[in-house]
Amino acid sequence: MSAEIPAWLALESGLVMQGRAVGAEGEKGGDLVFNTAMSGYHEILTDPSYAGQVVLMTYPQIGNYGVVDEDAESARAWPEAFVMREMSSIHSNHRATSSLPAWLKEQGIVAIDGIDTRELTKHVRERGSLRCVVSTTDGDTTSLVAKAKATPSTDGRDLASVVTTGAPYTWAEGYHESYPHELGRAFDGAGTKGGGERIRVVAYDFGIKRNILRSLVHCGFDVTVVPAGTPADDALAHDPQAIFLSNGPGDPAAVSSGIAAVSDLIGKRPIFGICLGHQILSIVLGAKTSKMPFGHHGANHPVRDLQTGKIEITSQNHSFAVETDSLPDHLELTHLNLNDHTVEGMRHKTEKVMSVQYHPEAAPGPLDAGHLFSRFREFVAG
Ligand SMILES: NC(=O)CC[C@H](N)C(=O)O
Repeated sequence: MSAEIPAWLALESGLVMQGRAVGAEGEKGGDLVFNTAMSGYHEILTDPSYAGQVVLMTYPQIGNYGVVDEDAESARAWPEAFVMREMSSIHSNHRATSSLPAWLKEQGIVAIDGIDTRELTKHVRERGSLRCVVSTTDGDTTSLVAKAKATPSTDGRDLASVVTTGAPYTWAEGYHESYPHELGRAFDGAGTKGGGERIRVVAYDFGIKRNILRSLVHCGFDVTVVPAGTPADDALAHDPQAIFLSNGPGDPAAVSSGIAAVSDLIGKRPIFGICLGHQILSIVLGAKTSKMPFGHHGANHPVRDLQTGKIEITSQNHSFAVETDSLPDHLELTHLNLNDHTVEGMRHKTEKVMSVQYHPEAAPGPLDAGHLFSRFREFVAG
């Protein structure tokens, strides 16, 4: 066992905590967000929506089932740094391809454990979003707090254009046969409203997660993924029957190329947006987004589907939200967060536009909302 390496976490509020380095060494900063999911750290780390943020896990022990390459939600890890109470000293899982500390080192993610994550989470809950820095190279309190204050927050930053694909590509993989199929009704080419044909969809990659792509394929879509900055005409040149707008990092109001493209696409094809995609659609259609006090990051957020009255327990990861009062008359609130009554979904009253703030693809999280991919299929075909 190599000698322990000290590490420090400092917040712009002045709070400094010491722990131990359990990933790459170095110094990184960003907005500190806490995630309350009890498992799924690998999917969380590979969710591109975390770019520009430092992720703190509230579950006390992380790493106990290692890392499984095929569970990655994208090609790499995205958070600026990773914070936990305790990194498990061993992992036990027949599917594991790596230990979490070894993988974090390989991915260049600065990670710290030995942190009082309860105190830290309460601090963020009380004070709201805070910038922080995690360092294995600087133990000086004053200098660390100054660095946290100088760290850019996600406000005003278009990070979608940083994480997006460089070129268009097609995606054909559905769920693995062992995967729980409650996540969207499987497309079998028969008995489907609108006929048994597969539907061509262009998916804007603002930071897309692989389980969204798998869910679309599973529900009968042929998927072409395009970069975030793709103008509407170039997207339409793929001859899609529908448009999908993905999740992604940063401030939705700053994604100007996406906002311009989506403005040109409204009314031309049915559109479904998830998370950042939902926020961009809402902005284009006249609503306003703003940063929440500490966001929603976890796997147990109750949402009421106002069309069916049913409650779904949902996976969430967002720091910004659409302001309820800003929804114009032509938009209908379709989903409501039952913890804080924030906007969780909307649809256009006359155009074919539907969107949700949360993550029906789960990964990680409960499968309650997976049926939304089938609903999108019916929305397009119906
Ligand atoms: N997962 C997402 O798409 C997040 C959207 C946006 N970056 C936010 O933090 O609110």
